Amino acid sequence: MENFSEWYSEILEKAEIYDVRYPIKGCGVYLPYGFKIRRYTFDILRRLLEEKGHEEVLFPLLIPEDLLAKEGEHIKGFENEVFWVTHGGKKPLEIKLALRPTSETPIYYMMKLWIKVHKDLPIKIFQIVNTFRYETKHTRPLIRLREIMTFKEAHTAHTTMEEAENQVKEAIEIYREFFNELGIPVIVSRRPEWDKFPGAEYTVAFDTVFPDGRVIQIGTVHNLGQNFSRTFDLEFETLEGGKDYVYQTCYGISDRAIASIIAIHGDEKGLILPPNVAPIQVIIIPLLFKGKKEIVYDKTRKLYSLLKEAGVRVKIDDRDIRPGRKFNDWELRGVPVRIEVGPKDIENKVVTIYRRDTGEKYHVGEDKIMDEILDLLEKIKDNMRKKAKEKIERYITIVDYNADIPIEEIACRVKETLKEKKGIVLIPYSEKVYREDFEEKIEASILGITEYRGEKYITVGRTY
Ligand SMILES: Nc1ncnc2c1ncn2[C@@H]1O[C@H](COS(=O)(=O)NC(=O)[C@@H](N)CS)[C@@H](O)[C@H]1O
Repeated sequence: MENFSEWYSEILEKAEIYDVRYPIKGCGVYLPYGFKIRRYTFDILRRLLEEKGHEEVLFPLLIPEDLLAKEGEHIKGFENEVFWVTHGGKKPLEIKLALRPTSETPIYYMMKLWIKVHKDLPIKIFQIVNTFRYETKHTRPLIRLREIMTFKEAHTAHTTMEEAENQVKEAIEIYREFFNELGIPVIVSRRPEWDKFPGAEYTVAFDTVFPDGRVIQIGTVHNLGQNFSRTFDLEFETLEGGKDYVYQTCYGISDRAIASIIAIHGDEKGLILPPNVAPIQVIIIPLLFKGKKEIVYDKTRKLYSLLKEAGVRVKIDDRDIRPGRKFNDWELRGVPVRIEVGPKDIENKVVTIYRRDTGEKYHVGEDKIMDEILDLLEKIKDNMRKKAKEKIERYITIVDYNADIPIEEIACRVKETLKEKKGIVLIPYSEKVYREDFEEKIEASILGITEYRGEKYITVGRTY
């Protein structure tokens, strides 16, 4: 994993997930296999959001300049990242139009038309769209894009701050469940004041650590308070007949969820996909020997129909190439389970199973194959989550200190630890450490404040 970024780029290409050769920097193409992984992944997120009463909507891509600039903090945070449309055909536009970097402003403009009285609330909507940010730090496929092609943004509006606070908690639970489904371990920190979302009261962020020890933010939940509703005049008539501005939240996840599945679960052979997002869950490889082809094909087709009927995403690889080539191909693509069907096994009434996550290969009685496969898909998901959690634990280091040593000394110790251990360093919370200028001392970012094993810590790390 010392050359993680090479490994990562190679996988995207060899497993035919994503093609970076698009002629615009920070833009790429989801290939069919990658597109299916993306679809299964975000269908899980859709389900979790809808189970908690969120409705999916779809907003236009273009935002008029004056609308984007309406909320001061927000435009200040995004003005260097916005792509602009200035012409319609050959004609210059009177008002230039922004490609949405995120959709607070168009959505809250429309909420003004939708919100009148108490019963119009709460609003809980989300969309999964492409957004655009003119990233100046160097771009990376699925990690730092200029066209963020899978940007799930949720926006909610409530009658009270307390309800908005509860919504933040619900969003955090949904995100925990989502990353749990993907087997991706996360550290949840409240971001420092100086690094919160432009226009938010506060930001809670989900970080994970890639095999190279770099920290990556893979989800964020923002409590917007009334900052946008005052600017957008989102007033409603309260139950008591008075007036108040709504209390809002928003929360986002992007293609980085796909990057995390690849980075965190992969190994030197290639992808390892959690079964619930694997386009192919079981690949069946017929082992063909002279004179025995028919009985092998017959058994293969029977197994295929059995699994298909049980709702398993199964495929037969009957290409005319050596089995070893086939094994490598599907291991590279991270197919969770392989079944080998050969004449000897058929005679002995067994089937050979290979599981991609542990590399184990074993026989199971052909009458038990269905239960075994369904049980195995669950076991693989749990095992992958456990293995990923163990991996990230190795990237979490606590640096303790007694309160009277000078800040320089603490910074130096944290810097050394980060250089040596990489990942995330936890420092017991103290006011004198929790300052923006501590970041340049340790040459890393303060990710925020987190609770770890019941204690309050400052989290720091080198981020993507
Ligand atoms: N250039 C980028 N490429 C890929 N993902 C990105 C990029 N910029 C941000 N993200 C991801 O998108 C998530 C949401 O972005 S954000 O700015 O933090 N929050 C918002 O835009 C809010 N409107 C909530 S949707 C981030 O947590 C990060 O995981």
